[in-house]
Amino acid sequence: MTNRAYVIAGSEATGGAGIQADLKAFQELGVYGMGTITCIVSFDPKNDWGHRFVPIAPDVIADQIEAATSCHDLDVVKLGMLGTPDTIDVVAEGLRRQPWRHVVLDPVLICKGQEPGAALDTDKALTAQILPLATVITPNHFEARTLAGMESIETVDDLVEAARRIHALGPRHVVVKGGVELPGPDAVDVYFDGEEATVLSAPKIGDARVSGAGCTFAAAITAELAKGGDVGRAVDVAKAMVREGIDQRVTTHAPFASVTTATPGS
Ligand SMILES: Nc1ncnc2c1ncn2[C@@H]1O[C@H](COP(=O)(O)OP(=O)(O)O)[C@@H](O)[C@H]1O
Ligand SMILES: Cc1ncc(COP(=O)(O)O)c(C=O)c1O
Repeated sequence: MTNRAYVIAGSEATGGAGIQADLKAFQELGVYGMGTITCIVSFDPKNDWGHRFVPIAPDVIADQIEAATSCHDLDVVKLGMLGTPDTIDVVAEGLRRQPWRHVVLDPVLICKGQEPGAALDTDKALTAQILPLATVITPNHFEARTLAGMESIETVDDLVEAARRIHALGPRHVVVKGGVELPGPDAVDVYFDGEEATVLSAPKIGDARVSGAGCTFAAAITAELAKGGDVGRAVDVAKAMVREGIDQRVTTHAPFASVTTATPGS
């Protein structure tokens, strides 16, 4: 156990999502964070917060991975937005060079607010190259449908079925996040450890999609694993932390605020 965690993910300048949110979540949970940037996402406030996506050159990503893994004794890594098949190749190659106790994958395909048609063309490369390396995967509703090849996910039973199908692709632990996408008063997720499915439920705070919720959720799981926790407990901590963060964000109405409990300016 090192109390250190590494994240390979995209940058999102407002601080709500991406690697900025990940590092804040690590810090908040007492874990020293290191990060490698795969791509830059910028939101355009003058154009309905449209998204611009710029990938970092694969050789630059490879250099960053080499630097971080040579400099520190690391055994837990979180993967966020990778962004392109070339990036996935280079990250998979970098990860295969050393053993990892945990590889936590948030299989980001699009940002909230983007149309599904804008999905980065990465699901097949993620499935082939990264899912077999992942010990924990945290797909949201759209990602779960895509990876599991299901037309719809409407019930808790569907969440369980998606988790089972994704588990068969390689990851040892699967958390399918229903979030605000399933009807009803609760934000329901399902955690499947290969044998048992556990339903995680907490009252929804509003029904808007909150930017950065999924990043923070997977980052919190990663931090708890870095500290030596088991996956089930790490998922419980993450669920509670994200809910608290959303609660603060919603009540302060901060646009794109991080869902970590460190609110902007504090
Ligand atoms: N409005 C909400 N109220 C309470 N919990 C929420 C809400 N929205 C999302 N969550 C929870 O936050 C976590 C991240 O989920 P989600 O937002 O669906 O991920 P993503 O950002 O990957 O789309 C999950 O545990 C989900 O159930
Ligand atoms: C760089 C980056 N990573 C990940 C995400 C996904 O964030 P979320 O936690 O809202 O799913 C976004 C969304 O804006 C992003 O810009």
